[in-house]
Amino acid sequence: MFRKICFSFSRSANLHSSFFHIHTPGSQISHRPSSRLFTCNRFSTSYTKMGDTHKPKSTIPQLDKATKPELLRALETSLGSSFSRDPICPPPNPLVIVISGPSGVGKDAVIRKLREGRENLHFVVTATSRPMRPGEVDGKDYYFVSKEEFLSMVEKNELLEYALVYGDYKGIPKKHIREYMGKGYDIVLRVDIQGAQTLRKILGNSAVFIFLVAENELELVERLIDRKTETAEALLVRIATAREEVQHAKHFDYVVVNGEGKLDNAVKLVESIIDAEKAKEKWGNWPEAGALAGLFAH
Ligand SMILES: Nc1ncnc2c1ncn2[C@@H]1O[C@H](COP(=O)(O)OP(=O)(O)OP(=O)(O)O)[C@@H](O)[C@H]1O
Repeated sequence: MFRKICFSFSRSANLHSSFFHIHTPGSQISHRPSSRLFTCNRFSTSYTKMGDTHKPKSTIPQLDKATKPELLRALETSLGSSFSRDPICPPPNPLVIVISGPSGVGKDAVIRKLREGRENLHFVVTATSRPMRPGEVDGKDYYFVSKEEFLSMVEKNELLEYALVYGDYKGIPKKHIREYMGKGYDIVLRVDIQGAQTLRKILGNSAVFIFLVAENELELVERLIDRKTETAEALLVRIATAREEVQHAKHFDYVVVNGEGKLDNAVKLVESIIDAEKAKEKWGNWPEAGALAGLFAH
């Protein structure tokens, strides 16, 4: 009965509930959509009552003359209802975080550190047709596939987005995203600038877009040289491209500087962004969340 009333108030709450498959057996009114409305109703009811009557229904003892339980009981009696332990705010919505930036800026390095230090994050493993670099693990850093295998994934509509980056394909498999969001995990996507542009078109403001930059150009170039993964020609292309790519920073929600030797600072900043975004009121955005579900479905 209670859930019915709540959902008739908000179509978006319905979307959310079906998207994340939240089952709320009768007694568990502490689940998200209903508890939020429940809390609001409770507060407004209490205020109305207080405003209407202006006088308590029972005498409240002086604070120094009664124990805490006695005071609580007296206050409850006076207000006409007991104090609830239901959460006032529902747990935050799962967040989609897109991390992008020029080649060599440290996207993988930041994500590796985030992975070590933060729970409830699901890192979507990108599929790529590029060769494995030393130290990389198939299925953990990337899914390393042949060009033919990659194109077959495209054909089967298994990728959320894909692009040809420096002669190799890179794409985001949809597999697992919806499943992990349903479990309440935040989702981290790692994409190049082209990929971020495509994702912005697909996800709009439903995701948080973070642009990583080095402190200066020389730093970025040195990092690429030190990584020793590119030929001289490939290095030139990446650096020339990076010069253009930094112009796109303004289209992102946040810019994080990954300064030389300051990887931990950059990771902390990314974590703060995630925390702040999760604390934002998302109640009005549920239709977008519902729309997201379709995008991650096969
Ligand atoms: N803050 C930092 N200080 C010094 N070196 C760093 C820092 N962040 C990353 N690096 C190093 O810079 C190199 C490039 O980093 P990484 O491979 O993570 O970049 P990327 O953005 O993922 O590049 P690509 O898009 O080409 O895959 C790596 O050798 C990494 O260890």
